[in-house]
Amino acid sequence: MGKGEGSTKADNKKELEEANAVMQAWKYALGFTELAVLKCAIELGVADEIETQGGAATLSQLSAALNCSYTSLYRIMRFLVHNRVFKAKAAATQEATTYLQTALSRRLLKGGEKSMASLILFESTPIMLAPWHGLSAWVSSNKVAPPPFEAAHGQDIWAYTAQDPEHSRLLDEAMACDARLAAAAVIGSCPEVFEGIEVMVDVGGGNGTFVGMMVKVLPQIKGINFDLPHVVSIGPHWNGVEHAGGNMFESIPKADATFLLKVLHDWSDSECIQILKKCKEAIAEDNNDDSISDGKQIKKKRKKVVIVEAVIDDDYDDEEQDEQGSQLQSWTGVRLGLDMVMMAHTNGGKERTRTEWAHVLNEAGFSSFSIKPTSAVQSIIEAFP
Ligand SMILES: C[S@@+](CC[C@H](N)C(=O)[O-])C[C@H]1O[C@@H](n2cnc3c(N)ncnc32)[C@H](O)[C@@H]1O
Repeated sequence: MGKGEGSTKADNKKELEEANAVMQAWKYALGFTELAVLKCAIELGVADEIETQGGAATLSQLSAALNCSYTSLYRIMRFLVHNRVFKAKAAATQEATTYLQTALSRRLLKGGEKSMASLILFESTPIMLAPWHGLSAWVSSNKVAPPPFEAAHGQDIWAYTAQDPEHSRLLDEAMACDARLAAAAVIGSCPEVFEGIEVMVDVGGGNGTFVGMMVKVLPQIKGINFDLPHVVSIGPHWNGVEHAGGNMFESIPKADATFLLKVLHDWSDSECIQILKKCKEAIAEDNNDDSISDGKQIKKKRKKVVIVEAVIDDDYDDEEQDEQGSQLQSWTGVRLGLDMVMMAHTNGGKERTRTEWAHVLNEAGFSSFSIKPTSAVQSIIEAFP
C-alpha cells in the first residue's frame, strides 16, 4: 500500500466519523420526538385500537375509529414503524397500509399486565419534564442551588404529589406499571427469597401492586403495604394485604421481612441509611426463634431486608459492554438513564453500584448482603442484620 493510498483511507474514515457525528447530533437534537410521539400514540389509543381489530388494522380503519386526521396519522405511523414500534404491510394505496402490533407496541396498551403506558405518560408530563431544564444550573452550583425538581416546583416531589392528587395518581400508576414487571421477574426467578416469611411489609409500596401480586402467588405471606397516608388512602383492595399509612423515617410496621422496590434510589446516602435503620428496627423483635409444631421444630428463616433496585456495574466499561451484546448494553443504558432521572427528580437520589450499596448497608448496621440479578432492570439485594 502506497503512502497516498493510506492517507486516503484515513481521510475517508475521518469523513465518515464526521458525517456520523453530524447525524448523531441531529438525533440528539430531535431525541425528544421519540417520547413525544409515543405519548401521542398512547393518548390517541393506536395500540388499543389495533388490538380491538385483532392485532392488525389499516390506516383507514384506524383513522375512522380514532376519529383523527388521516394524513397526520399516516405520518405518525410512518415514524413509529421506522422506530420499530409497529410493523407495516405496504399496500397499493396509503389507506390500505396495514399496521401490525409488536411486542413493543403492546406495551402502549392502556391496560393489562404488560402495559407501560402510564410510565411513559407520567415521565412526559410537563411537571416531570420541567426539572430537566434546571439540571445544569444545579450541577454547576455544586449542589448549592435547590435540586432541579424543587427549583421548578418550589418543593420536593413527595410534598408536591401530596398536594396534587391527580399527579399523585399518575405517579402511583406509573410506578405500578414497573411493579407488575418487577413482581413477575423477582417472584418468578427467585421465589426462594420469600421462603419462610410470614409477614412482609412493602415500604413505600405505592398502591400495593407488588405486595398484592406477591401474596396472590405466595398466599402464606401476610402483606402490609406501607406508604404515605395520602397514597394508601386511595390504594385498591388486594386480598391478603393490609394498607398502612405512615412515614418510613419515623417508624415502619413490624414484620419478618421489609421490602423496598424503587424506594431507596429516591434518597441520598444519609437518608438511605436512616430508612435502612428503620427497616432493621421493624424486623428486630423477638420472633427470630424456631417454633415447634406437632413436635417438629420449624426452622425460621433469618429476618432480612429485601431491596429491589437497578444496580450499576462497579467496573462498568463501555467498550466491554459493546462486545457483550445489545441485551446487556441496553440494560446498562436504562440503568444509567434511571440514574439521570433520579438526579432530575429527587433531592439526592441515585442508582448505586455494589460498592455504594455496601457502604449504605454497612453504615446502617447490616452484617452481610448478597445481590442477585433478575430478568428485569432491577437486581435483588438481600440484607441481613
Ligand atoms: C418511586 S415510588 C415506588 C413505589 C413502589 N415501591 C413501586 O415500585 O411501585 C416511591 C414511593 O415512596 C413513597 N414515599 C415517599 N416518602 C415516603 C415516606 N416518608 N414514608 C413512606 N413512603 C414514602 C412514595 O409515596 C412512593 O409511593
